[in-house]
Amino acid sequence: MASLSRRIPLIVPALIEVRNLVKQFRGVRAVDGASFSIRKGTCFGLLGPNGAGKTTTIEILEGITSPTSGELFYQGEPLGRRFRDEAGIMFQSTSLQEHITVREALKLFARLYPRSVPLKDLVASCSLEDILDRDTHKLSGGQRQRLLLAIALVNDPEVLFLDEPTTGLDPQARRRLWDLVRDIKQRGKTVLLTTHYMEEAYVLCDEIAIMDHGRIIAEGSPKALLAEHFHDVVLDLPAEDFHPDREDPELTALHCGDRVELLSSDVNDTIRRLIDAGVPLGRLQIRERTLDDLFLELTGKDLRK
Ligand SMILES: Nc1ncnc2c1ncn2[C@@H]1O[C@H](COP(=O)(O)OP(=O)(O)OP(=O)(O)O)[C@@H](O)[C@H]1O
Repeated sequence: MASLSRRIPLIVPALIEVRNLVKQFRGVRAVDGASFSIRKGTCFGLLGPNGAGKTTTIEILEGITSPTSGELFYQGEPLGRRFRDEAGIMFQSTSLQEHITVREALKLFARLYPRSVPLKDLVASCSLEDILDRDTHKLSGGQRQRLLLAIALVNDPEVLFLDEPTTGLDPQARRRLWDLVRDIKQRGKTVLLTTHYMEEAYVLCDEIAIMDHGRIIAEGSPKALLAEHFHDVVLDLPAEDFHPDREDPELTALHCGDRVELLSSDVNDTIRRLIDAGVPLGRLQIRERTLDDLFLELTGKDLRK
């Protein structure tokens, strides 16, 4: 009996469920029947090219925009007041009052809620110790984002919205914010993330949904989506090294700037063919397919550009 119960998959009910969401602006159907669900304690990434409908979808969830039609549920009930009380939002840009310190800003936002996280916990969870008495207008990009994250966490939300939280940050500040988001997730919080960085989605998200033209065109864990869509790897060479001295239809290369990429579902065979064609392999790199590749394949758009 015990072994039977171990085999039954653990079904975690959706914390947030969106069904057939539509938003029609004058002349533009920004969201066109989007459906997805977010499980409690997970990080869910909503990805898509510019104009796909991500912001509109999120603004509907946040209660900033009303939907034209569709259903939204939070903990199995129509999404309403309770959800708004239990959600925290890290906006891309929040205007902070001039000439106040980080400490004062946090106290100011804490006063807006009936219950708030003790200041020292907030400071520790967002690594703000060293900048507590600094003017909020004299922060670096990473420090500012950590403050905005702390502000989003001030009411101890169950669900946290992160709208492109690391846009414009240097790699070190970006990684630091990723660590904070991981800690938040470990505390059982649910995170809804939008990002243009596929690596960020891969690192942080348990599930992603790719949106295009207002619809969800793929949904699943990053690893499962990659396994479902790709059965090959990429062989990458400097273009100046790739001059095969014989015709081989199996060695069709895609030119990407000063490099060429060959897709291969049998690396040993491809390498053998490259050697036979006299191609030097000293600078060969082999990589697995990434979410960038998936994004390009599904939407026809390259986020790196
Ligand atoms: N208030 C509005 N009135 C009319 N059209 C709008 C409005 N808001 C958004 N749109 C349009 O709806 C579509 C979806 O926009 P949305 O901002 O949701 O996309 P997005 O995926 O968030 O894009 P981005 O990554 O560029 O922020 C776009 O064509 C946009 O121009």
